[in-house]
Amino acid sequence: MEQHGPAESIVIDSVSKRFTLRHARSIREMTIRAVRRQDLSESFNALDDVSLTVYQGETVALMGLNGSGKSTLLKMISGVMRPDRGSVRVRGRIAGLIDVGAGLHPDLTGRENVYLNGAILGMSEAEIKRKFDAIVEFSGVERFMDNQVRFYSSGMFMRLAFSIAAHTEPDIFLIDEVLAVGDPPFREKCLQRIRELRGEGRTMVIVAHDIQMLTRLCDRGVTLRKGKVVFDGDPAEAGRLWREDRQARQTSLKADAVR
Ligand SMILES: Nc1ncnc2c1ncn2[C@@H]1O[C@H](COP(=O)(O)OP(=O)(O)OP(=O)(O)O)[C@@H](O)[C@H]1O
Repeated sequence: MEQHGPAESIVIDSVSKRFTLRHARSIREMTIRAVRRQDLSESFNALDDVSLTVYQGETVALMGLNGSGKSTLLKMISGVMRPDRGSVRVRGRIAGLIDVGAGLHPDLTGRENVYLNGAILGMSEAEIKRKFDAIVEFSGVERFMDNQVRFYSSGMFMRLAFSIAAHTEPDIFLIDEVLAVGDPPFREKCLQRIRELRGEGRTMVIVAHDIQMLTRLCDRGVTLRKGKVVFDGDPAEAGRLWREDRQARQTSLKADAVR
């Protein structure tokens, strides 16, 4: 008899992404590099043949050192960036908190952003109206709803962005480092909301540098190293590998410093 396991929520198949780094920014620098016969730019794989299937209801932590490709992978899943090679398929509504702006427009007020961002994330006007009070209350920035968000502190900004995204009832919720911003009580509230979404069977992919928190929150850990998946499984083990990489990087930085 055919077995039906959990449905596939995100299927990343052999994805690669190359970026070009320019070494010289001014004409003077370019001339010096040209005279020294140094390359003006260099390209590298931010993601190198990454394959990953996330099933509905899983909470996956992406771990890895700075520059290992975590954010690039989230951007591929959200569709804001396309792979050079390979494919990404997702099923359902996605809400992502993955860019510095987190989808909020600085010139608009908090209130206007709830409507605009809510609509961008797929909510109907009626749905936004219905959830408006809950979004504002959760964010804790009630008093500033009629101020332009350019005047918000980074914590207030992320509170509102998180609150809008977390109320869209997404099938897939992508979170990049937002939990690092904001005060501890709000952070706890976010974690509680993530647990609720998890309990509702939503799929989540989370990037954070707080490995302890990730280990508690997630049921699967994926470690990236220079754009490659080097581990996929128990979040505690994924975290251990990340610590190992961090230790190695610190040791090599210290060695460079004494040279
Ligand atoms: N648009 C871009 N153009 C050129 N290089 C980029 C671009 N976006 C990312 N990179 C580079 O690609 C590599 C992977 O970046 P990415 O942001 O995915 O890493 P990360 O693991 O999320 O790092 P962090 O923990 O610092 O956020 C880095 O070397 C980064 O500098």
